[in-house]
Amino acid sequence: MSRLVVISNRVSAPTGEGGAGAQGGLAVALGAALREYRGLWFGWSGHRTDEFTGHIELQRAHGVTTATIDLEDQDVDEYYNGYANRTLWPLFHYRIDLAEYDRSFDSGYQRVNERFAETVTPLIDQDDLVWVHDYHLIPLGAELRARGLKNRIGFFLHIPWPPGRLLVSLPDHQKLVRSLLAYDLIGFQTREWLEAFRDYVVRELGGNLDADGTLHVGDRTVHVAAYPIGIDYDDFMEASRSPLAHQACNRLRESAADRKVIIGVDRLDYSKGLQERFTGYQRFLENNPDRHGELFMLQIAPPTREEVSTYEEIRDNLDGLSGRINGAFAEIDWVPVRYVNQGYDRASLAGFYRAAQIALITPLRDGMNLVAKEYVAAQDPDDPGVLILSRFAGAALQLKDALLVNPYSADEVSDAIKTALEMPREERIRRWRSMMESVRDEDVVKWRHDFVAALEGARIREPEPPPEGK
Ligand SMILES: O=P(O)(O)OC[C@H]1O[C@H](O[C@H]2O[C@H](CO)[C@@H](O)[C@H](O)[C@H]2O)[C@H](O)[C@@H](O)[C@@H]1O
Ligand SMILES: O=c1ccn([C@@H]2O[C@H](COP(=O)(O)OP(=O)(O)O)[C@@H](O)[C@H]2O)c(=O)[nH]1
Repeated sequence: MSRLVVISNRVSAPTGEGGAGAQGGLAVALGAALREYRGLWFGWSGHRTDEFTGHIELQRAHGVTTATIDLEDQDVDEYYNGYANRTLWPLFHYRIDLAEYDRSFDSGYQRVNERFAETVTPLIDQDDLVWVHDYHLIPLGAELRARGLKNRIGFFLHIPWPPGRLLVSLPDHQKLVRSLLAYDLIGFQTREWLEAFRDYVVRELGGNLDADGTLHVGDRTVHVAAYPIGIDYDDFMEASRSPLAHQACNRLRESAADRKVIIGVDRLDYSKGLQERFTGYQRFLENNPDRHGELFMLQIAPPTREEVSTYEEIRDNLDGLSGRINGAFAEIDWVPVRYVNQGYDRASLAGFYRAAQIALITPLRDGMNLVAKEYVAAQDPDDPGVLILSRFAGAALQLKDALLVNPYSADEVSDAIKTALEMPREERIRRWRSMMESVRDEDVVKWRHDFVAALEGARIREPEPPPEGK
């Protein structure tokens, strides 16, 4: 079996039981993916340095070797806060109103991708499979090829791929997409985004599509497919049986004092639809005065990407909105919203999910949303809770027995909360069983196996002929 070299912007040393809090789904999933392969995980340390040196910090923990580099201030500002999170993230989440275009972001993004390529190339052996992740590193494959790498290299996009009519608003969109053609395999979370990518390549780059889904553009052949990511099922189930999970579950139940709990767990990101969710809950409280005091909403929302101004704004807006809802509806012995800006480890989250009768997960657009799958996995089979899920999350394509809602519609969210509260136990069990089957069977192990098997099957590149005249 070839060694797996995983490259992503965010690297998080696997922590063993429970997992560290608030690191996002990519880090959680890749930690799990690498444990089996005992591979190498390369990326940014998350730290800044005065001057980029290319020094690699190596660490071994729980069977995974991580290799990280520090980046300069300018790199972080232009590449991570800039092109990745001010330009690509909003654009790929269909928010062209929030996307910022700045030439310095563009050059910083390219520079950091070159730095990644330069630093990681000496760590890669001839037989390694190389797997690059996410929108931070789209040009990395081309940079690795430029340094002579002939290995099979795959790319997986964790976020949506936007429709062509939105993508063309990106200056130099063709250059960015062409750089993806250096990979042998490109994976997306869902068929919708796979199709949007293929359409773009056919229309804008004159590509041809084979019946088996292979794309040909000029002399390049690229395999493209959808591989929906899942949770680390076995690990999560173990965490959910741990003393930490039991303590967390009891703590929430005791403090709820027989009230029903509606839970949401999301990074504090505008793509997660938190403002719209709060408004939907507010609509429910307005429409159902008889239910006040019977339930409350617990929103766990650890801050993220705090140096990007849109993220500061959403924090201010939510502080205001949660305060207004509580101001309008609270009574001396009841507060309708518990809004918590801190992250928790996965075992504690598992306990909170179990204590909650409803999960309200309503992103406006989301690559997958692993929290939705974790909520399902944490339920009591004899008395499961109800998942209310946005139809615009990748997870909605698998979790069809959730109550699927349009997150922009406060009325739909409000109605779904009412339906969930009134749902008979038999129906909750039937829906939960069907969702649990998908969560268990389409887990992170299957995701990794399917992607790696397809990458292994991709053609090895022939050595390039020597330049003419030599
Ligand atoms: O690394 P950050 O900037 O702190 O952000 C955290 C991660 O957010 C995004 O996660 C995505 O990947 C999940 C797993 O595939 C998926 O379920 C979710 O829908 C996506 O939003 C981002 O794509 C990652 O690169 C970040 O690490
Ligand atoms: O306080 C928190 C909040 C979230 N998470 C984890 O972060 C991941 C979030 O992944 P998801 O795909 O839902 O969204 P992302 O943040 O990657 O966009 C899930 O595994 C959560 O359990 C966590 O460990 N602690």
